[in-house]
Amino acid sequence: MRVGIGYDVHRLVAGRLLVLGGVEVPYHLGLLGHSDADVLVHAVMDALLGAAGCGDIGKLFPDTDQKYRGISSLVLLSRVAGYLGERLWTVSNVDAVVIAQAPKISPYIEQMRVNMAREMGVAPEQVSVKATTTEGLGFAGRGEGIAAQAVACIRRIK
Ligand SMILES: Nc1ccn([C@@H]2O[C@H](COP(=O)(O)O)[C@@H](O)[C@H]2O)c(=O)n1
Ligand SMILES: C[C@@]1(CO)OP(=O)(O)OP(=O)(O)OC[C@H]1O
Repeated sequence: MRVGIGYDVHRLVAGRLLVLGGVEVPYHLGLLGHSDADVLVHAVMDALLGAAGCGDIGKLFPDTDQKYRGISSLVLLSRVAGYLGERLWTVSNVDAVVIAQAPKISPYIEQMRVNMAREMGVAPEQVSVKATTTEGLGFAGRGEGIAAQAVACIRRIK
């Protein structure tokens, strides 16, 4: 059994979709990035890669590579799960928190769990997503960006 941690931040800007856990969350701003900037899926992928001792998403999917421009991060999550599978790791569970002053994401959390579990080949019960504000403090509190943090536990495929 191994554990890993992931953390990511993306800036909120006009003219972009807000995609979190593969769900398009209605909001007047979206996250800026080379991919769809799904900060939650990015934190989950970094936790998985960290657990396996395989670096991070910037190493696997460089943001200088045009083939990742605008790509769905769920597609990248499926590739990370495959990458771990080739190394005989499977996911035991993932726990994540989205740090955002707005919008309210609790109505979308179940779909985020389903989406990420599907790409990792596990049950939604093995994927936990939570949300918190920062009570108005810091960059997240000012609505300048959204952060996400995740831990992942992986185990050997028998
Ligand atoms: N973007 C967010 C932030 C929080 N929530 C939910 O609201 C609850 C209260 O948040 P606090 O920061 O005041 O503790 C929290 O339990 C979240 O479920 C949310 O849906 N979206
Ligand atoms: C996902 C990648 C690749 O498209 O791009 P971004 O969406 O910019 O995300 P980031 O968390 O900055 O780093 C990983 C990148 O390599």
